[in-house]
Amino acid sequence: MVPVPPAEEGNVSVVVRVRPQTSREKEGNRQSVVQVVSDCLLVFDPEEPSLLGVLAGFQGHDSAPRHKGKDLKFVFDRVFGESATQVEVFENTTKGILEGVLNGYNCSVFAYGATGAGKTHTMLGSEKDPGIMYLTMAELYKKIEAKKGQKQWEVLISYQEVYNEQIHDLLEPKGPLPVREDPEKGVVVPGLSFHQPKTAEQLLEMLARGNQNRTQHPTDINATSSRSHAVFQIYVKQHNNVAGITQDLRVAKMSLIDLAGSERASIANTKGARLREGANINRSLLALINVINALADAKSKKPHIPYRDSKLTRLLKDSIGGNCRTIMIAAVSPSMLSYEDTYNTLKYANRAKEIKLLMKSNVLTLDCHISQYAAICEQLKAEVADLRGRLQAYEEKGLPVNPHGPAQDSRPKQEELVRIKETCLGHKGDGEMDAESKQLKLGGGPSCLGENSLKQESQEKPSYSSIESSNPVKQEENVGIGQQKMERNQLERLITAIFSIARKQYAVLKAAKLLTPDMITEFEELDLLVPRESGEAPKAPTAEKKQVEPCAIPEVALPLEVPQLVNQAAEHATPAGISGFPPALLEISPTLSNVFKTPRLPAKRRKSARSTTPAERNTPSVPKGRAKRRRKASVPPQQENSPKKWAIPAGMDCTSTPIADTAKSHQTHLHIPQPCPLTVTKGRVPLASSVAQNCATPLPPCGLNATFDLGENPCPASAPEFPAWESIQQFPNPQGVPLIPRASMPVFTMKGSSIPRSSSLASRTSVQKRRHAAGSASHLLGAPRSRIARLQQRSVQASQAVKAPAGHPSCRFMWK
Ligand SMILES: Nc1ncnc2c1ncn2[C@@H]1O[C@H](COP(=O)(O)OP(=O)(O)OP(=O)(O)O)[C@@H](O)[C@H]1O
Repeated sequence: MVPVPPAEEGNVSVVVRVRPQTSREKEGNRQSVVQVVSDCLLVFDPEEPSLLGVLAGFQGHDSAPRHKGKDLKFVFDRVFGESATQVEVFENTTKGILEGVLNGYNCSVFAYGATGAGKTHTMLGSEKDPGIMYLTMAELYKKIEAKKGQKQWEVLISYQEVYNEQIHDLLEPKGPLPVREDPEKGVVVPGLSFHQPKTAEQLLEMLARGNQNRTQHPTDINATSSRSHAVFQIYVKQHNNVAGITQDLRVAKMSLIDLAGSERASIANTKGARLREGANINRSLLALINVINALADAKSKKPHIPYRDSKLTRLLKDSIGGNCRTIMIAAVSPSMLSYEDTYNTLKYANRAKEIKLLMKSNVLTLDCHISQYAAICEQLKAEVADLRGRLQAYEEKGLPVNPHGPAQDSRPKQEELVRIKETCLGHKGDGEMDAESKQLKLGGGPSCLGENSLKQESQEKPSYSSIESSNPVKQEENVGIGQQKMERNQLERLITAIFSIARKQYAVLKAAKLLTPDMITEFEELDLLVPRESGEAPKAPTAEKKQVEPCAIPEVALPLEVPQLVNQAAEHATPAGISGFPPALLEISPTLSNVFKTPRLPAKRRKSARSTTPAERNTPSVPKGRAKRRRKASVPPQQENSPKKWAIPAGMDCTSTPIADTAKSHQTHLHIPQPCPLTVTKGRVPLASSVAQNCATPLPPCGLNATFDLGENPCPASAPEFPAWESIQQFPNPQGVPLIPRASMPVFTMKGSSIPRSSSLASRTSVQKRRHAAGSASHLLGAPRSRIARLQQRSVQASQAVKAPAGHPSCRFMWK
């Protein structure tokens, strides 16, 4: 189990980028209003001697006229001068937080500044000089590729804009989209499409396509002025390579935001539609500034932050401060013509430094639902029967069942040993056993019975023979005895390993109270046949034999949650949501998002659901209307003016998307128990506090003692809110078989919740109190299986970059 990293405190990082002056700005040979003093210090409107002042100084006059500037010194986390390159900016900002994203921390980077100050250049760049969005994704893929062996990764992206206080999907343009706050999921944009670029190259195409759809119009200040705020979001999900009873899942959201620039109508000379756009831009930016001020001022635990004042701030509610590592890039022009804008930007940037962060890694521990234990139980029963049969066969052949008993002549063939070993290893599935099986398989450890060791032994035999080559007869005898010994040792170790596994599995079943008397008897019989690992003699049958819980089976370390699961056999807790994640990301199985969903049944329906019998509740049924409501979010065909592919900058190593397929190799060797479609939460991750701290809406009622039903997702109505993984193109595995079952699966639903799912403040307050009282214990989960098919990997070839089509000097187009 991965240890949950402690919460990290910090502040919003603020960097300033000063762009070079344009030829128009250089015309008047005016003094620059920004002087970059060092990597962290800049002076706004520096006081400098004028030419006259310098001359006067030569003549010995003290009162030489000087430029009376504000001479304000600002210290930031980093200051980039006019000569700073895109890569330099990226490496000193976003690159540093990427590791955090891979560890489950939410991150956001947003560019703020006046119109024409260089925000889009920094965030998006051009095909020849790509900005942070591209460089970030290329680096992300590179990092994931490097870690692919350790985990399974999935990456989703979305790209949207806020234009004239309306949200539009830039990758699948359609009508304006609403923004909602969901108690469990945080900020959601129903209808927004999510995509899974397989390579950095594909991502570039998507970025270009999205930007093609972005609203831009020339103004007097900027010929390519962005008239909308663009929000590019990346979701990274990771989980263990090997499925088990307990799974650690980390999900992180990274938002890269290119804000529209504030502008003054008189200077930008805007009229009509442009004037209206400018007013909306200014309005939302003002709301953002108010949010920044309120966050920076926040001294109480629950300050009022005016997120609701604009669509932009509602959308970015979980992307600024709180549980989100945030970097603000303030873009400024050094020109005297932008004096006021630059001054204001620096002031707000300085203010943003005060915003506090308390970041927590979004680690979910997923536990199999109790009902899953029935399946496991069946598997184990079959396995025990199989093992018994094999032991019996050995007994019949005259082999010693007791590895510590007297040696017998007959010896099993080596192939048989390998076969048994594979059977034995192949039936291991949970996390604990996995390490053991790996050890065995890799040939490490004292009880190694792996192929390696067998092969090694067989390879070593000739050299053993060569030692005794002087006496051929003795040599044969020695070889025979040596082989016997070796095989006997192997057999002993094998049996010990088998019983170790059997005991563990028995203990799991015992803890889950799923043992039947037959199974107990079988286990006891096995246990009697083989001594402890310590080498004690086999136990004689005792009167206790028929007891339901034989004490002969040693207790093994069980997942913490097993006893809880057992205690809550007929109950389970409503999982809390993770603010800010698209359910798509959380939906590691069809049920996971359902688990996150709060049942929103109307009172009548809830009542009827409660009134059903347990048997009925256990029968999954397809929720009506679900199929209708689910969105198809396929990628539209490329437009005629297909966006050009950007050249990948020299030195950038673009790797293929590390969409996980690594588990395949494991699965070919290890039998992994059926992934658990049903999950319950484990109170490990204090998501509630992170959400609360993130100023998100209150969490649903979710106490340790909450009672649950096993039933079908009762909330089909909320399905369309979450363009889940399944809305993305499904990629078959190499066998052409979809890896993820798409069938409806039963999930836990809240039973008899006394607290309605309304947005009532009172309800929320009581919910929060209750959650608080329960300690930051119990939270959610889902099934450890993604609905996203594993993707094939593809390397990005920088050389494959396609030239831009004629007539498209840049990737920025007018939105239609
Ligand atoms: N660091 C830089 N180096 C070179 N050119 C730059 C730099 N920053 C900006 N520019 C150029 O300045 C012009 C305006 O930049 P950009 O479009 O990025 O401004 P903006 O802040 O996004 O403006 P708006 O808010 O109106 O969209 C562009 O032509 C861009 O190429």
